[in-house]
Amino acid sequence: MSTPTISTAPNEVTERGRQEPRNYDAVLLASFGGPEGQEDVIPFLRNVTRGRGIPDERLEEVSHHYRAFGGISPINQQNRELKAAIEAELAGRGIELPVLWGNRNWDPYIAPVLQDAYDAGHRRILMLTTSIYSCYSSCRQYREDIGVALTETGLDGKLQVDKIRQYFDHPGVVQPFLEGTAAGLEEIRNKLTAAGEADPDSKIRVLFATHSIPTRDAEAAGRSEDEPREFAEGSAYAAQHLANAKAIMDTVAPHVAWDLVYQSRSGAPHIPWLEPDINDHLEEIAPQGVRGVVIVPLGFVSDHMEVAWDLDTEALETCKNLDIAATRVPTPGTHAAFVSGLVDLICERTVDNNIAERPHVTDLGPWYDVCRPNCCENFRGAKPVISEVGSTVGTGHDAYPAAEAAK
Ligand SMILES: CC1=C(CCC(=O)O)c2cc3nc(cc4[nH]c(cc5[nH]c(cc1n2)c(C)c5CCC(=O)O)c(CCC(=O)O)c4C)C(CCC(=O)O)=C3C
Ligand SMILES: [Fe+2]
Repeated sequence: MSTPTISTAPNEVTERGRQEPRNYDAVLLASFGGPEGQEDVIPFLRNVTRGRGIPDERLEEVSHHYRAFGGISPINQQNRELKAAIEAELAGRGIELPVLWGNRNWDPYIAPVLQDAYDAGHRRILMLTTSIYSCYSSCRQYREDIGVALTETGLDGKLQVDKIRQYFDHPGVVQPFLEGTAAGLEEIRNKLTAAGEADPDSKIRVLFATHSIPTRDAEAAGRSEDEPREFAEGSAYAAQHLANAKAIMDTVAPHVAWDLVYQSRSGAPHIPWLEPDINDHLEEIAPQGVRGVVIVPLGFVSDHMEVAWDLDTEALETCKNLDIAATRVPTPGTHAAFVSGLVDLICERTVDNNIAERPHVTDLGPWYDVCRPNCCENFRGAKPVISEVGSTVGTGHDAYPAAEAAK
């Protein structure tokens, strides 16, 4: 079977939200962070949920997921490997740009990483996050964490930090998922055929899984009064996933049924979050004659605890109980196309080695380099934020008078 390739959308909107290429002296790979031992689990969960109103029972429940894996989330090791792969790709292209790594919720924390970068002489940093869709948790929260870190360290005005666009529909992201979906379909097709199904594809459902978020956050995702846009399901977050899923299915198997499902809901039960939950959905489709599922972890670029627990442990168990053949597609991880795509995204923003094209698989993209005012609103109150129209935080030397900047 030859590997299908994702095609990119027409480029007429490539100027949307574009920031002029600049000179940067380091890249910051910014991620979520995770515990690396039993003693880290509770302090980590406290960091994640500080001021977010997550009930204690939910923390208790989630701690068991981590405990079952020795208190170790795969996320940090995945990021060490991703950092090394990006460094190798940059070196291979002859680009001299150090890659720093900082987390929102665990060591190495973003604030000391920025302080060390400044002390080492860096002045212009380009942030690449491991979170690729638009919503408060995936975009604005990262921009606020940098804004708060710069303010608290007294580095604001001295250190410039810009952010690479949300890149959910970059071909470097979509291609690995597409290959995984094609391979997963083949695996389940063969299983059903071996079990005597005459028309296996009609009994298969592809489930694209992503992190649930509060409905209110979903509705605020990617919105701005500056440029009102209508999104499928009333949310850029849902629309981006649906568009990616459609692009993948149109390429690999247009005749196979698929759905977007959600996982890892937290928060209080009376607060609405995006649905359906993957497990509820499996219960619903089993009686409809679905005999096989391909689970695509579309919301995650690497194997987090959400993938290891919520999909590989819980959802696969649900499939087993319902007698549905199931497979979980790999996350992009350090797939060559993904790593190369990330370096292309860096080059979109840099003067040297600039790549003028901003490839995007769906017609929602390319997403904004600089977010529009109040996009992905924080309902708990405004914080200093970088990479937003109208904000001066993180603009570093560019905010200085010309004489200052020349130093
Ligand atoms: C959209 C989204 C992504 C995808 C984008 C991205 O990749 O960033 C994501 C990723 C992740 N979420 C993670 C872990 C957790 N998320 C939590 C809580 C929450 N996530 C939310 C959203 C998201 N989260 C939300 C709206 C909450 C409610 C609290 C709040 O409004 O902030 C909690 C608290 C307990 C619980 O409720 O589960 C934990 C422990 C880990 C690390 C996993 C590991 O250790 O391997 C990763 C990568
Ligand atoms: Fe989360």
